[in-house]
Amino acid sequence: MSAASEVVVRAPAKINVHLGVGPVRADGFHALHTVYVAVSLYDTVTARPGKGLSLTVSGEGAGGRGAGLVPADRTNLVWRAAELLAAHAGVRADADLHVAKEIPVAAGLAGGSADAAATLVALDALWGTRAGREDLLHLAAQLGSDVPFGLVGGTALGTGRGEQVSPVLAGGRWHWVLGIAGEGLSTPRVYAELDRLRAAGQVPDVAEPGSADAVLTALRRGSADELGAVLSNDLQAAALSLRPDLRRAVRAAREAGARAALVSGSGPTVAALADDGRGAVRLAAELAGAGVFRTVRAVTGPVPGARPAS
Ligand SMILES: C[C@](O)(CO)[C@H](O)COP(=O)(O)OP(=O)(O)OC[C@H]1O[C@@H](n2ccc(N)nc2=O)[C@H](O)[C@@H]1O
Ligand SMILES: Nc1ncnc2c1ncn2[C@@H]1O[C@H](COP(=O)(O)OP(=O)(O)OP(=O)(O)O)[C@@H](O)[C@H]1O
Repeated sequence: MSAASEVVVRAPAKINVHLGVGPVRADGFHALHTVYVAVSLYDTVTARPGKGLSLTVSGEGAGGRGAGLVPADRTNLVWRAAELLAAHAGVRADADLHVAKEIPVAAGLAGGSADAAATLVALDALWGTRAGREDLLHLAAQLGSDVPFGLVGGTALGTGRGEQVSPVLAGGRWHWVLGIAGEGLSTPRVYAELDRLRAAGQVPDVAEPGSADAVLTALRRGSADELGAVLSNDLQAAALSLRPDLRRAVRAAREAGARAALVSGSGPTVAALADDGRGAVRLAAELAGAGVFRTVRAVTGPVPGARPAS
């Protein structure tokens, strides 16, 4: 096995341009048909040789525990990814890890999942473990439903509980403005709220997750017009129910000239689709001044999944 001295991996955030949520399965997870797009907002994981594991976190959410905060201990997905790979490869978990966070926490952008995917890639290189792609995907799925997509990146269809990922053809580059509104939202809470709304008949119940076909067609054609018309997220109603003020945020994005706007994943981030790069800059400026978002970021996608920075 060869050993590297330092490995730096960039991990992109994701948005879901389609999120069809089916019924709860026997294992407690919901069946999904989702289309992920990796976008140009990155955390960076740096791995260096060490004795035992150590972890430091800087940037978004750094500073400990609690809502919206990132723990720098063994509960961090980065730490868990390191232990899992070491056990799988039969090596000692020796590494000094640092995560520089730019992806807002508990925002529906899968920041923690991206970090976990990046850690698998970084330590596979640092330790020279040469786990194959299938093995890395398998380990990723044990860490979280969104983690395999963090390895794959680009544009991909997610089925199962989201962990079965297949890349899909997408024409061109899309421009988005992400509006991060208020405090983070807990993913299990948002899924539970959807179950409650369905049981109460406040949103239609479904026998299976809604098809992603319309979104896949629009992506293949590369038409922002068409994509804007078919974006959908079954978790949006639940996020809005828990955070009624998000309605104003989605409306603000549409009124500011977005072709379409929807809640990203479990929220509360609002993803607004712009026509092109210049449109995204204009939209970002408008939304930054609207007073409904804590942070506004113009991003593009698809971008590749977790990989070494150089
Ligand atoms: C909302 C999304 O980000 C959309 O891509 C994902 O579905 C969430 O993926 P994630 O954060 O990786 O979620 P996991 O760590 O696997 O699961 C956290 C919790 O979310 C709920 N969960 C997650 C995925 C899924 N298909 N059904 C669920 O009901 C479950 O309560 C689960 O205990
Ligand atoms: N490396 C990490 N970065 C961020 N959060 C982490 C990390 N490791 C563990 N966590 C915990 O996970 C929680 C959710 O974090 P994350 O930012 O991944 O949420 P999210 O973007 O809403 O996820 P998803 O979209 O996958 O549901 C945080 O509140 C934090 O306590």
